[in-house]
Amino acid sequence: MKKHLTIVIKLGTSSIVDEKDHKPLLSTIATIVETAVKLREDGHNVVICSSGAIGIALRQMNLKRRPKHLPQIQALAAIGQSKLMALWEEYFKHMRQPIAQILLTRNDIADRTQYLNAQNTFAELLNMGVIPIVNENDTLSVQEIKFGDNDTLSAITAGMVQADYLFLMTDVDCLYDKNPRTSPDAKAIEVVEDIAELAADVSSAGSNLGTGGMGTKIVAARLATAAGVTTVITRSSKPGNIAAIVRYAEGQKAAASSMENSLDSLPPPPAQPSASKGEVPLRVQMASVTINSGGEPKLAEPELPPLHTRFLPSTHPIRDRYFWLLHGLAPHGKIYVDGGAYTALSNKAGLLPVGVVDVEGSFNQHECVRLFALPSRNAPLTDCEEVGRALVNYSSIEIKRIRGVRSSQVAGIIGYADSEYVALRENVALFDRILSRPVTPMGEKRASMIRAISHNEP
Ligand SMILES: N[C@@H](CCC(=O)OP(=O)(O)O)C(=O)O
Repeated sequence: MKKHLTIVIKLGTSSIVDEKDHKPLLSTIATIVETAVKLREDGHNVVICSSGAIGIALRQMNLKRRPKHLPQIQALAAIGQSKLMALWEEYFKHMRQPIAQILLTRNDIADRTQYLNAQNTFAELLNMGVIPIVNENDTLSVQEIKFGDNDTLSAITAGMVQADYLFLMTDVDCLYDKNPRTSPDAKAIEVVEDIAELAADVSSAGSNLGTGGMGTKIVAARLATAAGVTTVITRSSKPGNIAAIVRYAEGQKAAASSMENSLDSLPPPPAQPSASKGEVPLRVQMASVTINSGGEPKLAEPELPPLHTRFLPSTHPIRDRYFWLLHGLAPHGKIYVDGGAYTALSNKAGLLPVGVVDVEGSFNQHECVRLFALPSRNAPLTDCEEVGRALVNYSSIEIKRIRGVRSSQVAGIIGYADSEYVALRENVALFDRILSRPVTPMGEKRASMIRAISHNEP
């Protein structure tokens, strides 16, 4: 196994406290601690993204359910966060494993320098052998600066620390192609190669305590895999599975690359009518490879891993500044660009006013804006797809006035010209072309291909 993997483990509220009486789930927490320490001993970096502050405070304050009123939620987060950390500290201290608390809001990473500071702090903690425990700084975060749920926060954290794995621990083993309770032929989805094809049925999502559910997990998986992070959904009550899944997945990677190398050195196989390289059946990809005495590679029966769904990382990961532009910043309005501008952006040019077709919403200079591309010259704006994000040099009011004109005309129209570009090339990031669809809020669900099964489901 590759040394020094970085593994982010995300635990939702329902993994930290009991849904009904809000008592801490000590055995789960203890097993996570043992697992994290074992991973550290094996030379890996571990980051834990832990929800539960509000859940723990509910018990402390004798409240039956999570309030709806924001100041109350924020007060509960302030009460519960120190208790949550005390709980982690209590267990980790028996293992002599140092931990650190990192509380984030979107505002903390909206400025590039602050984002880099946060990244450096993570790197330093991991260098020191510390396990950072991350949560959203709920006490300070209002709607506009919220990550929204800890699944998203964990995916952004995984991107920030350039993790190898993100484990989204939940109350189900994995995703299924149908509801196994009503469809006995439902099959577990072991590997998701192209997450752009997935859309979650959110009706099964979420516990009574947390904000996330299966929908936010798929959004998070999309975000993390785009950043090159293998993302795993598995059951939180069996944290011991994490190490086994990592071992298995690393074994699969090694087998796949050894098979590729071996096949490269073999004469080409006879043509097969239906299987091209990209269409290798799933099971074949998952099998491990052995070399027999004749020196030829052959497939061996794979050792079965614990049940889980593994989302494979993008082969063109979006990292560093582009990752920050796409996922660190909260976007404001929308800019619609024509086909020519989109092609130019794809070739890493900046966005000129002449390529802007329309502007929606209100934003200021230097804010992050969603970019939409027109599929054809006269296509309605409603047909446009979000293609990326940009930090803009002009406000929405100004861009409305200079859209479609040459850069040389800008000063004449708005009285000044800070830049010939609406957005500089280094301030434009496009979503992975392979996963061309952006991370969409799960409210806007498309065809429901995957039904996630939750214990909360009737
Ligand atoms: N930050 C909040 C948790 C946010 C939340 O509900 O997350 P999750 O339980 O993962 O859906 C807390 O610590 O209570």
